[in-house]
Amino acid sequence: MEICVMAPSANVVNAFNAMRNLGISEKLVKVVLNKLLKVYYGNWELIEAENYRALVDAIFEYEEAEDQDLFAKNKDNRPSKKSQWEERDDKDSSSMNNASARLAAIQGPSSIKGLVESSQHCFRSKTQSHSSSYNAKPRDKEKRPIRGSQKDRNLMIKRVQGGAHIEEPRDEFVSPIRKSISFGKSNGSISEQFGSMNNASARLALEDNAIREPSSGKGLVESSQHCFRSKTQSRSFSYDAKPRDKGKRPIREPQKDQNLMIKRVRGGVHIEEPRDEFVSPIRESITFGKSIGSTFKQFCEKLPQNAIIDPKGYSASQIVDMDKKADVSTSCNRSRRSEANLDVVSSLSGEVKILVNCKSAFRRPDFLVPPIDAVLQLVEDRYLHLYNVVGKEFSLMKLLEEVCETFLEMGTNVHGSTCRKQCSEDCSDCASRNIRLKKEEPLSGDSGKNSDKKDSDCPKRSTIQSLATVAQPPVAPTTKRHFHDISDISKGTERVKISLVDDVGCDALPKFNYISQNVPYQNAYVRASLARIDDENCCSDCSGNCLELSLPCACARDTGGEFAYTPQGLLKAQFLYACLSLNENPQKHHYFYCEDCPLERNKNEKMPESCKGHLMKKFIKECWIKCGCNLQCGNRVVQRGISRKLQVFYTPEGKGWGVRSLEALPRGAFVCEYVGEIMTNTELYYRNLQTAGEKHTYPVMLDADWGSEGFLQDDEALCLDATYNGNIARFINHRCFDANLIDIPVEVETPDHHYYHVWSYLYSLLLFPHVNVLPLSANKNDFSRLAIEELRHVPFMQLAFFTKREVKALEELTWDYSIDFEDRNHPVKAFRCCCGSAYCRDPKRKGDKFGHYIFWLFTGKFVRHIYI
Ligand SMILES: C[S@@+](CC[C@H](N)C(=O)[O-])C[C@H]1O[C@@H](n2cnc3c(N)ncnc32)[C@H](O)[C@@H]1O
Repeated sequence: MEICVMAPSANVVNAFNAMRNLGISEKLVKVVLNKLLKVYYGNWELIEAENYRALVDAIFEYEEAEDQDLFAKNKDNRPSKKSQWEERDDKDSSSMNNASARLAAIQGPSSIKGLVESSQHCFRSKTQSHSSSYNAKPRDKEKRPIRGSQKDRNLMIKRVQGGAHIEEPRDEFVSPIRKSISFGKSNGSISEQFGSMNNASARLALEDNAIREPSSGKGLVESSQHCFRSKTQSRSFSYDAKPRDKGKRPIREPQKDQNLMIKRVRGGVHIEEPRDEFVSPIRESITFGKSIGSTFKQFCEKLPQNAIIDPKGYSASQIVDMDKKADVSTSCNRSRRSEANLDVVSSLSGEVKILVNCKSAFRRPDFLVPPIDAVLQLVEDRYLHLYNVVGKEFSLMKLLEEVCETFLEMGTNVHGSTCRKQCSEDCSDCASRNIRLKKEEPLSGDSGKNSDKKDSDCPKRSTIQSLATVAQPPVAPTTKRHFHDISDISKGTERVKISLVDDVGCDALPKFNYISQNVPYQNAYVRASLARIDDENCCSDCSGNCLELSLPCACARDTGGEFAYTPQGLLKAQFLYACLSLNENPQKHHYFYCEDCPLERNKNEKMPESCKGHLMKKFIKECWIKCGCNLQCGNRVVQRGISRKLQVFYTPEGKGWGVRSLEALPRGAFVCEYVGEIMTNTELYYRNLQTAGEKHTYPVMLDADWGSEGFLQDDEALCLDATYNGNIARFINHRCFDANLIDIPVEVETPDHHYYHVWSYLYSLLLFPHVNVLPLSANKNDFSRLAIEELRHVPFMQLAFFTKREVKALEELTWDYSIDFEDRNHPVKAFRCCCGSAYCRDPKRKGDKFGHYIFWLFTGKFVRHIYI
């Protein structure tokens, strides 16, 4: 037997390619193409005409029939009645149904030279687009597409809710704002401009009069997103679904050379007409009545929201990816549309409205429309009392008004239409605007680079969240504001993204590199050996999840025979309370008393007082690398890393950057550990000499193993410095007493982590030698005398932060550094506290910018002592 495999013809290959670019599956194309070839008697010209319009149309028809189960029924059950397909078989290919007509309009250009172009490529584009919207309503089959296709026209077809939006580029890119004249979805009324017309004919009228216009060919409609270069401002009209006399013309006909934008928007059509001297950052939208399905609508609905179809050879999804790389403005618009879902609408009179599209709850049977005043009040209360992010002067309405004012500010061309091009960032009048605009401008020549950054830099990305969560006092238009917005400071090293936003406008971003795990700086001798992990403290016989054991394994021994965590990964209430009680009422707890207390000796070297005692801290022991359980074991929480949505933000109270949670956190939730560079004391000493003039943060000593024996040399003793390399913890600010985080040491053994404790006094000496007894030139061995003890066989201790109580979304995460603000003898001056706590210990209670991100990690018996 001979098997003959025939290569597909070029026509077939091309047809498949063209359909693939539209995201249509090969399987579907195959079925439909076969049928179509039969219908057209193999006439490829008919099939290929106008970018495979007939094929696309046929596919949609086929899908529609399939969707409705008609295709099968017609075929199987009612053979006498012709299916749509069979009907089509009888017709001449030129007799297209409505969908075809619309497709013809859409796909008009027979030239494949760039049919579609993103309207969102605002700032690079030299073209301006006309746009038109199509609904799903069937049209007269005889009618040809209203808008004749012109060669080389670049049309953009965008998937918008409920339909499609088509835009046709124009030369000399100038983008307008649209002003809106909206009118309701009422079924009786008719547009004041257009008189009575039915839904379909209204659209036809629009198409006839608006889309086809102007005859100058300069272009009818302009992309609403071509905003910032605009010299024009627009008016817009919307049309309702009232039937009208087909013969009637609209009362007010668009004039030639007017740039109208007609968009299919949810529930209807939106028409916009540009006006001069306003530059719109955001388009407005007006909706009117819904219409029912058509093949084109279905086609559009199958595309992702705001997808761009490009017959040049990219599928919708590819375009999305390419846009991410290529154009920040595209990304901005996309992310704004998809994430924030916010529209700002301006009217002819200058009135601005904000439309926030939320997931509709209207159809839910349990949903009752609440009074808007009550909603505003509740949100305000939340911000004021629960989230604690704003002052008493906060008003939600003011905040929303500010959004509108900013919209006008950004949109109003204060220096004339060329302002944007001419003004630099130095222009004080435009500084704030230009900073923002600049971020939206695509970087020429490096379309592939920094795509993430560009995307995240767009201030619009943070729209709702940033604008709504931190209400800052209104900033005058002339005030220079910086808006940092980084989507992930962890650079992907954490399990979750950690964003950074600055709604206040600070000087600069912190000089800082994110690391998610402690890393030796240079000389730190980090001992890593499995042999050092004591078998007795491991559960090598366990498997799976230790928390499910009926009898807790060896790893629970250090925590009193019970695991510290619940199956949900939270700290057990009992354990948490024990830690809190230890912090809050240390007297009740166990102290360790040194024979020769380094702290006392530090205060008075010649005649040190007796040790005042060092509190023994509780700690968590997690399962280790030698344990038999898996990584999902419930006794491994800290080592799995950050899992909560955290954000670095600029605090309005003067504390600098801080950390907040974007989600509500339950009590006992792990937030993050403290991560930094592992350095020897010597390294730290020289680093601090070099950076003596830089801004420093108050050093806080955490824990010390006061009872250990042995001494470490400076080039052996290790510490953790998160000043330049660290994780999110270095942004956590101090709050006196009622902070919402507690730091708990967690014993986690990994082969590459072994640390020693260090005494913070050393650091104080290094940083502020003038206030110390030891001169800077002191031999490092002098330091080693200061009871820096090596902890042999003591596993690495990570410092982890857990919530003390439930934390609301957007609440700042704080931690009590345990500073004694009144300790005048301390060599390091504490910052003036701005914690805002009713129990603030700082008598001065003001801000300061001092210090260094040094937190001392100690291992051993966890005596807590905070040393200033
Ligand atoms: C670990 S850092 C926290 C991050 C810091 N806010 C920043 O912008 O990088 C500690 C420093 O933050 C500032 N800080 C923290 N809590 C503060 C508070 N309650 N009041 C004033 N400043 C505070 C102090 O400058 C302190 O030295």
